[in-house]
Amino acid sequence: MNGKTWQQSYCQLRDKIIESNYTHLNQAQQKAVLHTEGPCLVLAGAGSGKTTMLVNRIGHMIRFGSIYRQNHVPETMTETEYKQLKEWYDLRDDTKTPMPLNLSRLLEYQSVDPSQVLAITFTNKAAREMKERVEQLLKGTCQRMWISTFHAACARMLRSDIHRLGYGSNFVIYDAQDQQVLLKECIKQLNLSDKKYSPRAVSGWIGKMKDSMVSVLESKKQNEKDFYNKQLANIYELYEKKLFQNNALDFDDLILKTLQLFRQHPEVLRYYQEKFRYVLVDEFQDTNKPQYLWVKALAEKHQNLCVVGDDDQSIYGWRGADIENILGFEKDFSETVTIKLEQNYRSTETILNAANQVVSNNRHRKAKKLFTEGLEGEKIAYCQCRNEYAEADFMVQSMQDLHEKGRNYSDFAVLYRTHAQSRVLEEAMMKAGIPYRIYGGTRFYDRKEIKDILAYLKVIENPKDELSLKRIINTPRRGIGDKTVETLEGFAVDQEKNIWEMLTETDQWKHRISSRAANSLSKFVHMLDKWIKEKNAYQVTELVEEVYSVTGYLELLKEEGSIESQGRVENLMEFISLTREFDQTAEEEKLEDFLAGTSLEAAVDSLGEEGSGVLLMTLHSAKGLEFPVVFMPGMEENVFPSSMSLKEGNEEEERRLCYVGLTRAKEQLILSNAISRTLYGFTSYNEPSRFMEEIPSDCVQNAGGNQESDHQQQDAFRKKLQRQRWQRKEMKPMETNSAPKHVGENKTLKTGQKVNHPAFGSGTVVSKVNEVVTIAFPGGGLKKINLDYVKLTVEE
Ligand SMILES: Nc1ncnc2c1ncn2[C@@H]1O[C@H](COP(=O)(O)OP(=O)(O)OP(=O)(O)O)[C@@H](O)[C@H]1O
Ligand SMILES: [Mg+2]
Repeated sequence: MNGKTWQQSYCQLRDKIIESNYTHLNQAQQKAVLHTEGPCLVLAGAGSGKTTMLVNRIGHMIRFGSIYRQNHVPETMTETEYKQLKEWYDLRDDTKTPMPLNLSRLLEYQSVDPSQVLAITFTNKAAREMKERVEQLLKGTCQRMWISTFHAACARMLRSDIHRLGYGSNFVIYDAQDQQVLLKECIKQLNLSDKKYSPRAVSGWIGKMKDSMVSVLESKKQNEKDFYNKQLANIYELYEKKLFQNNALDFDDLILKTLQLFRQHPEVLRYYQEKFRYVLVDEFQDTNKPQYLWVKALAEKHQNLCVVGDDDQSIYGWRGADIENILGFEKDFSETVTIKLEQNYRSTETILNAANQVVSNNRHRKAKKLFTEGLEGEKIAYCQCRNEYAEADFMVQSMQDLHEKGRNYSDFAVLYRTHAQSRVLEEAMMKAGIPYRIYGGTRFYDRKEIKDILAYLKVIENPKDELSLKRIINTPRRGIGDKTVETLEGFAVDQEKNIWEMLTETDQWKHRISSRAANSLSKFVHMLDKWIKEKNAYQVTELVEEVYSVTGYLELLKEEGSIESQGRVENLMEFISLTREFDQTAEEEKLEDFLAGTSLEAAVDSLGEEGSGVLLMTLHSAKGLEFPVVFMPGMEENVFPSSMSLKEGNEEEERRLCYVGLTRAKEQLILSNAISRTLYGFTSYNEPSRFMEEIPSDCVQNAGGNQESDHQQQDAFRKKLQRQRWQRKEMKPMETNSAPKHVGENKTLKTGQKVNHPAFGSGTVVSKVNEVVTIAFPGGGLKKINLDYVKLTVEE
């Protein structure tokens, strides 16, 4: 014996065991993982393992508890237990042998329960990914842990306590489109012109007010003198009033109302402060003022707040995100330990060099070192194209070349400045049969029929929701015209009642509107009233099916028989698969939970996450993600940087966005610009982007070479397509030589296979998830088809 007590040996052994769990992390990351008690700020560049660190840190707390006291021996620990630990350590095969739970408890200072952890990420996708990674690490589920976006966490808090603010706990969440509709109403009601006060601009203005937490009263005071702004403040006031009347919140409200709840009902705040002993925030650079105050309030008691971010990746300044939050953090939390991560593990040296060079042109930034031990890698490919069609062809060609060399299409991501850029590329990819998905594109939930059915459900859940009520009152048509609705609204306003309340008191209106309308209305009210009263007796799927049939919505669409209506029928069927999944997996099959989920799935599109293929998305939504090969088209002035940002003097934010884009790539970057481009119906000629010029020339290789691709080619393609369509019309599937196979019978479709749809004609399968296949139809776009409902034939 060398005179050491077992306690000392225990401490050393414990350090060794802990370290052996984190050999895959560098020293700085380990430090951040182990520093579980007290505020911690991790500031580091792109791809330096911030998110990786956060995931490990959560896993660490759950597995080993908080072991922040370096030389601490748990009070109840005995020598026998130490010996057990030592024995396990000496006998294990390698560092990866998992430690039995009873032993891991011997390492901790205080055990941490999953329900004590709150981890905030920026997008739903990031939250899902983080959850998956933590579950992988812990080899189990972490259901009681809150890993979510700011909005989802706030919505959850409000569901249980918003009644204290006078709202019903079944409040609905209005998305951007609902917001526009409501604003239009406000503008009309105030007799203002919606040309002068466009709902879009007004919503931007109100958003800014809310981001900087200016209340209606304050905004009225601030804008007293300016006529235009004074009206804006009036719209803001009416808008807020209407939201309240509809028992609805917009996205910004989710945070603001939670803050209000904390302020007015400190016991609620105290509850969450107690509950969440550990708070973690990813992408901290993008939090705005209300979000920061929310985090700060929650972490105030325990001070165990760990935030990670990169000031060079702050890209939400336009939504009020404030880099000052990073600087203020050290002031607000005086015990903060600041940790820097300086090694990039994601990208090749060439890519990192280019990105570092570009962002170094920004004046307002904290200087940072970022190095890689990775390979130099391939040069960045760059092509200057004649127009957007040539650019799309260049990209398709590059994808095919790389695919031939062994890359999967799912290795590629195309990151563009705005969604509008995707259309031409989509066409070219469809033509070439390259599978793709759009993230956050035309969203499933934005489609008319889905909005309609959701509106029915929203009204059933919360009849006060006038926006939804008005949406469905005459959908499908039942003879209740706009006039009647306006009259009813008038009655409701006069009597300070909600429209639904008004409607249920039949005597109030029966003799004051035409008897035909009154008749229809009575039926409508009767139908809804039944669902409202009995909603808890239904599963969501049953309810939806009943709404489809009782309202006649589905039947009418089927009868319409147009291609468009068939697409709508398919979407409604797809909606049923969504409700089924909910009914099968939800803890309780409550309609309000289903609705909350759908409102928050803001950025998920119809094609789902599982599909394979090239991923198309905006630069903004690519935050935090990584891909082997990244395409960035539209590297030209007025597109990127966007003309709007230049006008508003936001060049530096655009440059950060460029930095975000470049650093998404692990191995290869392919950039391009178009000399002329038609966007939003206007053709313009633009110089290559200034960011292009900021990339050192020795990192770049010219990949030009498809300059011949021009309008002639495009015309030829269009003509070909037209011919194909004509042929399709004339030729019935039965006339092909081989007997057609019905897919419904074998369901063995593969991606790339050619199939024939009874209405849409021939197309190519681009993805398949269970019974649902996504098919690209030339000229007809992407369609999701449920094999249970539609018979496809395979083209040989
Ligand atoms: N210590 C490490 N050793 C090797 N690879 C690592 C290490 N830490 C992280 N990585 C890998 O580096 C890549 C980038 O990590 P991560 O996404 O955590 O970085 P980040 O700092 O969050 O990036 P961003 O700023 O883009 O959000 C991932 O592929 C991750 O697996
Ligand atoms: Mg990250």
